[in-house]
Order: sequence, then structure tokens, then C-alpha cells
Amino acid sequence: MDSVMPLRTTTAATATAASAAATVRPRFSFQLLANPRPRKPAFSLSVPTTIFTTHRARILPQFTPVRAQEDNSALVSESTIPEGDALKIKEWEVERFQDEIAASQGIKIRRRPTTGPPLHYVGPFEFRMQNEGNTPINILEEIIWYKDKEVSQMKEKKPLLLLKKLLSSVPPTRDFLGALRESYSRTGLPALIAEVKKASPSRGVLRENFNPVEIAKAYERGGAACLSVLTDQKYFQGSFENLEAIRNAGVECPLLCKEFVIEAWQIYYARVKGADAILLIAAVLPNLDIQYMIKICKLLGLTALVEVHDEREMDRVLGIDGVELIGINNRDLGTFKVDISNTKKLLEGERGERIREKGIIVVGESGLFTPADIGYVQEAGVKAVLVGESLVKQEDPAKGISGLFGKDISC
Ligand SMILES: O=C(O)c1ccccc1NCC(=O)[C@H](O)[C@H](O)COP(=O)(O)O
Repeated sequence: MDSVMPLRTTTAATATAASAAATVRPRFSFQLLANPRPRKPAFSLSVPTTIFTTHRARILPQFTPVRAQEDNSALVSESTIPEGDALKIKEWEVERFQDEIAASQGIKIRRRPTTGPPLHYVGPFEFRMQNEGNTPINILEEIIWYKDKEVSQMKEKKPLLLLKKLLSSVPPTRDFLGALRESYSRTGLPALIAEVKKASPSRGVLRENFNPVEIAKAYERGGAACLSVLTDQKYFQGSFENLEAIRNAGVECPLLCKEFVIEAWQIYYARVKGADAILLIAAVLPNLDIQYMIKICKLLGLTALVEVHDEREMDRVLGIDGVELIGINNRDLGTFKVDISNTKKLLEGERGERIREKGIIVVGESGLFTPADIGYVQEAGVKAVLVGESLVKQEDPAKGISGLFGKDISC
């Protein structure tokens, strides 16, 4: 067990924000949090930055008074805060606010580790456990935390203004949805989005002699309607260079940029690098972000594939305007277990009806290996499938497609 250390005694002023600025409070009044994460910010964003030592202390150690005072002397006056620190405090406030919105929508994935470990109140003491709140709950959260740092660095090298300038010289996007529809009506089978995937956190390296352009061309020859290109480097050994290379190699299938999007900047970047579509993961993004990102996608001519894992995410996404393409991922990102009956479960009953009414195309994702699997998800209601492992492992991925569908779908 990690070490536990008492931080300091607390006052009501540190525990209840709204009234704390006012006057002296009796000592040893405290708030006991049964479930401290995600925690309500102890002050609202509209409260001016006359806030309290507890919060300052979490991010600005120089403000830490070891013991709160019985009078207001422990409070730091606004005028003593250097401007840069005040900005950090605001950022912290916004982060906590974002976490709270996400949590209210059932999103468990946090955008980044908590700035300081959560506090536990026991008697008059606040405790914290080392590492608590700073260990990702699953692989998706780990990926997102890393992505947060990665994107900050990438943005510095290629700011949004520069990307916007580059947009004027990129070729037009290809019609991702149109390609799926065309393939479905041509073959009577779910349209294939074949994934260019070198490795994954669950399976490790899937193909040693990995040539992304050759694989993409083989997929196209084999009858794929669209391709998905993993661009995450650290966990999937993918790259934006792969996306660009495939785009520049004369491959005609529309390309999905398979990224872990947390910021609109990434959408612009994907567009500049040759994407025709981009993945938005509901387990990571709050509703408003999805809605706003879909608008950006439309502005840039991209298709948004909005991915869900469970009923709650599906219901959220069905309530968002502008969603045209939903992916149901059969992989549990906590356990990595793949269960294709997830697709069926999420398309049953009223949900399935709403999807049909809205004309949304559903993509079955992950764990599809045989013609029986394809038949099963088609029966459940999907009009497209996204397949990586079972194709990329084949010596000839084009033949792999015929094997997967039980027939040649290339003509
Ligand atoms: O593939 C993984 O191990 C994985 C782990 C964590 C997050 C995402 C992951 N996969 C992304 C995908 O959605 C799949 O690459 C895609 O659906 C294809 O799946 P498969 O056919 O099973 O390779």
C-alpha cells in the first residue's frame, strides 16, 4: 500500500468554498467525501480567484500553509499571486469542471491524471495516498493521458493557424459514407473498412514485415470500401506518415484516421495529413465535444465515425445532432475481451429503430474473423464492418478478405 500522509488540518473555509471567502469559520468543520473521485470542484468557475489555500496548495506548493489559521491569515490575497500561477489555477479549475461534466455523462475516462491526489478527510485531517488518482483505470485512459501530452507538443510545432493555412493546398476529401453505401448495395454484404494495423496493446505486434502502402493496396484489390489507418505511434506502432504515404500512393479508398481524438486541433491535423474520416470515441469525449467536433468535421469535409462501447454511450450519441456513422466496438477496453454479441445487444429494440429512423449507418468493430461473424453482425443490423487483426495477419491480405466474407467481394 502506498504511503499515507496527513497534509494539514482543515477549516470549513478550505472545505466549503462558496462561503469561505467571507469570514472566520469554526475550526474542525470538514467535509467527508465517501467517493472523492470525480470530485465536485469546491468552488465554481464564477467565483473570483479569491480562493483558498487548500486548492492553491495542490498545484502551487509555495502557497501551502502547513496548518490553517483560526483567522483569515491563512488565506492568500489575490494580489500576492503571480500572473502565471493565477493562470495555472484557472487551468486547474477548468480541468476539474471538464471532469465533472464528463462524469455526469457517465464518462469514466479522465482526460489527464488529477493534478494532485484526491484528499480524504478523516477527522480534522486531510490525507492523501501517494499515486491515488494518478494511475490510469484502463488502457484507454492510459492512452488518453499520453495523448494529452503528445498533442500539446505537436500543437507547438504545428499551431492551428498554420494548419488552417495548409488546408488551402490539400486535395478534396473522398466520400467515406458514399463508399460504404455503394459497397453495401453492390455486394449485399457489410461494407469493409480494412484496418492498416501493425500492433495493438492487446495483441502486441500483428505483422512483422509491415509495409503500410502494400497492405493498403492489397486491401483495395481485395474489395475494401474504405481503409482505416492507425496513426497512434506509442501503442499501435502507427503514424501519420503511414496515412500520408497511403494517400499519396494512389490508393483510392477513402481513409479513416484511427486516432484518439481529444482536441479539435487533431481533426485539422488529420485532414492536412490526408484523412477523409476520423474516429471520435464516446468513452472519451463529452456530448458537447462530439457535437462541436462533428461540426468541424463537416466544415473540413470529413466524416466522423462516432464509436460506442455500451448502451449508455449509444443513447448519448443518438441524442447528438449530426451523427451519421456509429461504430460499435466489441472490445472491452478494461479487459480486452472481445464479444461480438455486443453489436447485437446495442442494436436491439428501440435503439435499433431509432438508428434506422435516423438513417445512421452502423459499423461493427473488432473481433471479426469468419464469414459466420460477418453474417452475425449483419443480421444484427450493421451495414459496415471494421476489421484489423484477422486481415493484417494474412500473408496476402487481399485473399484474407475473401476468406473473411466467404467469397470474393472485389467485383
Ligand atoms: O486493438 C486493441 O487492442 C485496442 C486496445 C485499446 C484501444 C483500442 C484498440 N483497438 C482499436 C480498434 O478499434 C481496433 O483496432 C479495430 O476495431 C479492429 O479490431 P480487430 O479487428 O479486432 O483488430
